[in-house]
Amino acid sequence: MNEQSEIRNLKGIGAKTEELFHKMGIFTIGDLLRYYPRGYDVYEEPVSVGELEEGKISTVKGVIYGRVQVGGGKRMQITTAYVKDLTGTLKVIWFRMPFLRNTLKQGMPVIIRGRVVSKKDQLIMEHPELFSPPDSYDKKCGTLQPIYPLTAGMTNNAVAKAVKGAMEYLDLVSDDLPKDLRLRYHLAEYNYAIRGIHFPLDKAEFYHARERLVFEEFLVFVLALRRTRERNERAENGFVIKRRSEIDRFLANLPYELTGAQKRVWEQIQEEMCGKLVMSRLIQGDVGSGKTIVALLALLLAALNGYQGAMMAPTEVLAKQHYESIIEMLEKYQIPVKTELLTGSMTAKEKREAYQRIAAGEVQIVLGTHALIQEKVEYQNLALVVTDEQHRFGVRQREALAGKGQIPHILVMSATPIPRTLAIILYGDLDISVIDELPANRLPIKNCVVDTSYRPTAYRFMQKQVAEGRQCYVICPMVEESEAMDAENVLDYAQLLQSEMGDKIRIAALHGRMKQAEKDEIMGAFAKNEIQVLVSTTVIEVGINVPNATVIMVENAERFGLAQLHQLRGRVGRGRHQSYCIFMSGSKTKETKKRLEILNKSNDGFFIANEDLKLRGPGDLFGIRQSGLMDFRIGDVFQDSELLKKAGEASGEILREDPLLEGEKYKLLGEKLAAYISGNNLETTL
Ligand SMILES: Nc1ncnc2c1ncn2[C@@H]1O[C@H](COP(=O)(O)OP(=O)(O)OP(=O)(O)O)[C@@H](O)[C@H]1O
Repeated sequence: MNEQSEIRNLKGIGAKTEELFHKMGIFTIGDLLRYYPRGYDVYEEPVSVGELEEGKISTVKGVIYGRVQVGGGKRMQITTAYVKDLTGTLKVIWFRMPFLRNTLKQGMPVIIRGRVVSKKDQLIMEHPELFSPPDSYDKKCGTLQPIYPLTAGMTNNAVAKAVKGAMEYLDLVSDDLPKDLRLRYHLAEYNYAIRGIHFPLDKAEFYHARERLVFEEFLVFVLALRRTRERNERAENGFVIKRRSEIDRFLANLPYELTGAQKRVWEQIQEEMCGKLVMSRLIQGDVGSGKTIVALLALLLAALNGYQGAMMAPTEVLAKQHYESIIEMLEKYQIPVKTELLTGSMTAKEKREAYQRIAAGEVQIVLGTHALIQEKVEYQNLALVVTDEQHRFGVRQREALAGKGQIPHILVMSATPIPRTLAIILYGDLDISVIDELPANRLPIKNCVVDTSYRPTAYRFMQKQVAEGRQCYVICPMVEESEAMDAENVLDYAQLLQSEMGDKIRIAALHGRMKQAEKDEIMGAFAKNEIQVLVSTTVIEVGINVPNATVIMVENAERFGLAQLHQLRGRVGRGRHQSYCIFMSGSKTKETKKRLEILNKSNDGFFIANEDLKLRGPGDLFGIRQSGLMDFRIGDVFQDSELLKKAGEASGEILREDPLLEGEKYKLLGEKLAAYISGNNLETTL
């Protein structure tokens, strides 16, 4: 058995469990070992009753005070007790455990651990774990129990057990990182790291384990990036592109003037597209800073010079949005450029016809999703590709895109607020332009952080905005009800909201599991203000632009990372109307308050990312991952920025020593890199 062996070979994994694991993307023992917990249950040192906070899971040491009572109905018997220490008395309840009445005696010392809730202004601990005698807690104190992401039907215990089973084969796995590298960067050995990430004995072990795994993840990423860049030595610009007066006329006719930052970046792009070498450029700018218009100008420039340009969006909804806005502009300003939309959900016939028009050069600007770069698409003379940071291109892809023609210019757009030092590592293959200025007509978004009791007020507020002709978003964290997380359900929510707001306001639900056509229809209707309130999961997070929307209300805001909340907020405040963001928090802990307060205070993405980091400190990794940026499995570009820098440094050393990673020392790492490049389809993700 080895890492490639299928999980069915493990003890206790039958056909049904196997199927569930497959659903979770786990096929082999290696997959299981790298299925890292999403968090840990920490058995903390007990605190005193006076220190308890609502919403938190805490441990308290005290004595049973008074009589223990059993009440409630037959089906749900509730046992109530009081635990007292020097600082106060805490009410404790257990469900369906009437026998506790006989165990818990007045004056008995206990330790209890559970969630503290507030009912009628009184703190209550619900259904805690009981440790009696108290020293039975000692064994658990300080340990961390893994919490895995699950799918319906799978339990945390089942995953933990399977991982334990898989770990028996760990010692057979050799370490990809050579010893001297590990020593130089103080990294744990692979076996230790895997054990420590799943079942750490204490926090120190967890940190050490995690550090090693994050470092390796970043290292492989940076190596892959460098490999791409080497193969991508700046090619000659094979296109003859000249500045065009139509564009100046177009700009003069726009209802707004470009900001200074937009002008500067547009100038850089023009210079490069007209210059000697092929462009590989990143436009980095905060949400709503106006990156799209700059990209459109570049596409126009290519088109007006007789070439084709393509713009690839991460979702169909977004591709369609770009398509429609560009068509509108071209028609309005009578620019003789033809466009095409190409997405995965088109019928075979529609696609075939689109391919023909593209190959014949009948269209100059093509907008779409990944379908744009499928093999079957042949461009007549593609000179520019605009894409987002999730879909950066490798050389092979550029070559494929170019067909027999020239290597196209590449423009990548990113709203991720990372500092320059990190951007240079993460986007090592690109030159960077920054749009660091928001359009002048913008009124800063007004924010508020409120608890759920504010909901009716928020609804009234949204009704008022709708009455004034505006539109609103409501964001819920997930689609399906899950036992583990008491999340608001988008569909139920929309229904409830409809009954709250009355029939005159049109409300629709949008979530990731809908069919594409359905999503398009809803987004289309929302863009036309045929729908006034959109209840959605985070599918709307990226790039949706409906400037008439002025309110976004985020339910369970505490469950999102700050960067994600900032992106969500960026859906409003995109036009001239005053906009509002309501962060509704289901938790009253001090930490949540502090975190959300950062967003409340500032609308600046860079500032938020920095403050968040300061608040949590790079060591605090039990919280929400701040960003799913670039799909790292465990690393977090923000929190682990130091490790990212180290990985950048190490990659340089390694490549100087053995550029092709062929020698014995780096052979395993080389294999891992090759697997990463092909498996992750790096050519499309870089
Ligand atoms: N200079 C400007 N002045 C006024 N409005 C502008 C300006 N530039 C762009 N806009 C408008 O601002 C809105 C947001 O612009 P755009 O969609 O380009 O932002 P973005 O940077 O791509 O944002 P995101 O990262 O959220 O996708 C659009 O409605 C656009 O028409």
